[in-house]
Amino acid sequence: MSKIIVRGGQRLSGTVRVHGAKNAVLPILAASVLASEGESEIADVPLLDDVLTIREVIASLGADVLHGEETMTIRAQRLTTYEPPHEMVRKMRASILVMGPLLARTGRVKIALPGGCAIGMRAIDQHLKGFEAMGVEITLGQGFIEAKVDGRLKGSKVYLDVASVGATENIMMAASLAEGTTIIENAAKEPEIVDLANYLNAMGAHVRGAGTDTIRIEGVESLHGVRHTVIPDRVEAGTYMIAAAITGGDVFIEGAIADHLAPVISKLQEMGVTVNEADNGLHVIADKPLKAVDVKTLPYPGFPTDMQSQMMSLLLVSDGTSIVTETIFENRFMHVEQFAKMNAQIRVDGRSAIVNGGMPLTGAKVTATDLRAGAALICAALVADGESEISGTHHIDRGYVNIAGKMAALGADIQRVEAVREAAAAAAPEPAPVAVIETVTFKREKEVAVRSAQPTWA
Ligand SMILES: CC(=O)N[C@H]1[C@@H](OP(=O)(O)OP(=O)(O)OC[C@H]2O[C@@H](n3ccc(=O)[nH]c3=O)[C@H](O)[C@@H]2O)O[C@H](CO)[C@@H](O)[C@@H]1O
Ligand SMILES: C=C(OP(=O)(O)O)C(=O)O
Repeated sequence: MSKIIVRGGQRLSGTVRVHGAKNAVLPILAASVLASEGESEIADVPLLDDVLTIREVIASLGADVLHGEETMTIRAQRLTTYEPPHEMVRKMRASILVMGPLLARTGRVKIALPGGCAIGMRAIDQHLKGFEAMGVEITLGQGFIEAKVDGRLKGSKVYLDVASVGATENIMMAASLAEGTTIIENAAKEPEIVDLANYLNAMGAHVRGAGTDTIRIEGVESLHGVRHTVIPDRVEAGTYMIAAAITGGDVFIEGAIADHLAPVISKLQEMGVTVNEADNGLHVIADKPLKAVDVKTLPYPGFPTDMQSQMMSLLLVSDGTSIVTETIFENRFMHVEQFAKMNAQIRVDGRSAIVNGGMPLTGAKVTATDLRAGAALICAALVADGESEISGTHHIDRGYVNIAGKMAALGADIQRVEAVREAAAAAAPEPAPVAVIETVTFKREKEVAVRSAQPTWA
């Protein structure tokens, strides 16, 4: 159990480097299983809990995985099972992304219904609809799905009822090894879809149109491993942009790609924040009072739902009233209750939250209810009066590498504390005393080089 302690009032300045994108690396690592020849070396792999989970999932399928400092090397010539361990899959929503690659490689998959943040229903009907169109027979069990296809997957036309990121990725991966052509209509257009398509094409696939709403995939007989560098994380970059803006700071976000962040940049500019584009990043300067703006989340290129809570933290310190409308997930306002503990005035009305900005925030004990809510609470705590204590850090660890260390390097007064029960005391009947060890480094930062049980390559 750990907590992040923040004492508000420090202005952030300096440079922060953005890591590889969580939402790009997860499908790319799942796709590495498609290669029946050679090895893939994936670079700029962020050391996140979700990455460790997908690593275990692909290793459990029989792939050899070598995890370096910021790279992962995968050989997937021989897959030994079509059933990843259910408890691993349940840890993370994105585990469902091995379904398409497994169907394409082995013609079968048995997989638990995936877990993840409680931000909404998060159905997978569009993934399944796509697979069924490709000739897959699907059986729903108690908490799991079993799917199989006779022979190869068949290319097909698939219209997605919602432009789902995961369904687009899963179908794209399966279709890469299908017989014939697959056309995905109303496809998701996120930069992570384009990154996955680039990786697949480098592996020998024929994917055209990624980044538009129609993607055409001509299936090939086999794919091979390649080296690929993951795109920078636009949500991590956006989070540091908000942290800079909320503290009246001056921060260079190294690696941030302006095109990927267009709606976030334009909202910040509307609010009075200066955002300058440079060759290798974005310079954020906040030296004026902030104005309230309305924000509505939409599929890319609209305002990202993954930045909604962080943006709400900024609106809390802006002059005037803002309306934040969440259209992607039906339960993504859990942070509102936590912000309220910090004296925020927000009223939720259905899918909208009305934010009464400009009220002074006070430090409080709050809980990260999901990944981005955790980041948003840190942002709010940076300007709150006094000390805030943020628990539920396991959510934050899914998506941010060393957030406390990175913010501290920019001048924030922030520490991560690990609470450990001493062994002898833990055995006692009374509640055990808690020893608190101060640290600002991410607890798994030094973890490197993990190989699956029996590597089949030298
Ligand atoms: C690992 C990853 O990349 N996660 C991202 C991905 O999640 P994920 O791929 O899960 O998100 P989707 O785009 O699939 O979901 C968007 C909406 O569509 C609905 N839906 C989805 C699939 C389906 O078969 N049926 C259905 O109804 C979902 O319930 C949700 O309301 O995109 C989300 C939307 O940008 C982001 O917030 C997540 O950070
Ligand atoms: C919701 C998110 O991720 P996931 O889809 O992995 O739960 C996120 O990254 O904010």
